[in-house]
Amino acid sequence: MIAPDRPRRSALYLPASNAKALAKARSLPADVVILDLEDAVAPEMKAEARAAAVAAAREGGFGPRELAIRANALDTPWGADDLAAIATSGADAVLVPKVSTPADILACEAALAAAPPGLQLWAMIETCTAVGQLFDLAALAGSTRLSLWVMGTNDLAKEMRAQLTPDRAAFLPILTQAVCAGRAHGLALLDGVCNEFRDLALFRAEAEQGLLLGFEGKTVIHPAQIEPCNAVYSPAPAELDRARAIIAAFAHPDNATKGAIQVDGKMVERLHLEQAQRLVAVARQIAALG
Ligand SMILES: CC(C)(COP(=O)(O)OP(=O)(O)OC[C@H]1O[C@@H](n2cnc3c(N)ncnc32)[C@H](O)[C@@H]1OP(=O)(O)O)[C@@H](O)C(=O)NCCC(=O)NCCSC(=O)C[C@H](O)C(=O)O
Ligand SMILES: [Mg+2]
Repeated sequence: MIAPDRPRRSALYLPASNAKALAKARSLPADVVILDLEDAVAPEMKAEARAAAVAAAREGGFGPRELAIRANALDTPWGADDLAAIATSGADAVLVPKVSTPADILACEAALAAAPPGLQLWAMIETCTAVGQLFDLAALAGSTRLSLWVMGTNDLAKEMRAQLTPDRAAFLPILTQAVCAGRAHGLALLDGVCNEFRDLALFRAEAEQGLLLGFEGKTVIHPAQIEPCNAVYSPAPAELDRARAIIAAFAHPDNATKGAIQVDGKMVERLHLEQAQRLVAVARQIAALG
């Protein structure tokens, strides 16, 4: 069985220019913290935000949380300086926005040439051009630092001139395509944000939709969204019971040579055994977070 990635149920964005939010993020229960230098930071605050993000990464104190810094795109006045600063910051990942073509990924890869090998490259999928090249973009996972995609549904809505409705109807084909392309090349996948941060019922429904579509977590913008996000993206007790029953059934000597058996009246095959093993491993990793 391939070990699952580390848990990334919730990934909290915050403007790196917001010192209060930055201090708070160190103790919030998000699996990932993303210090934003892009859309949440005004142009006149870009340099200050970059310095604050790098200082925070160097200082640490994020515990088990994975730390990413979202740069400005390379074709902006700030992108090159952002990547140069993040490369040596000690952050776990750099998240690049508005990636459209494989050449964009390769340009980021080149800009990070001097970074430690452990620095991951994460990319936002949020342009119409990127949607047309999902499999070509994902294929770079094997030969570059690219390891994760984040869906940018706000920018997609803007470019498409589509509406972000509660059912996200306009985006479902794109989200599904992105999951297929990402999975085909071993990428981790995080769903987009829900802007209505006071409406936790809507948030929960959107998170559940993302889980059903195949994402392993969701990006969030407010502390109130973290707990429901973690709850939705954690294996439920009933799911775990069934997974353990499937593992036990295939471990029984009577089933050693069988490909398909029944567990509690439902057919299961060895592909379901792999799914069950993965689910149990995910639950173990979540428990280890404490
Ligand atoms: C949306 C917000 C501007 C709302 O902030 P605020 O009005 O301060 O909310 P509250 O008063 O309810 O805040 C309560 C306390 O929580 C802290 N807080 C709020 N948000 C965060 C956060 N994200 N991280 C850490 N802490 C946070 C407040 O400071 C309050 O603290 P205290 O006073 O001690 O109680 C704000 O939530 C916000 O800025 N959110 C993040 C915005 C952001 O980063 N946006 C960029 C990423 S989203 C994106 O770009 C999507 C993508 O690219 C796309 O295209 O879709
Ligand atoms: Mg965006």
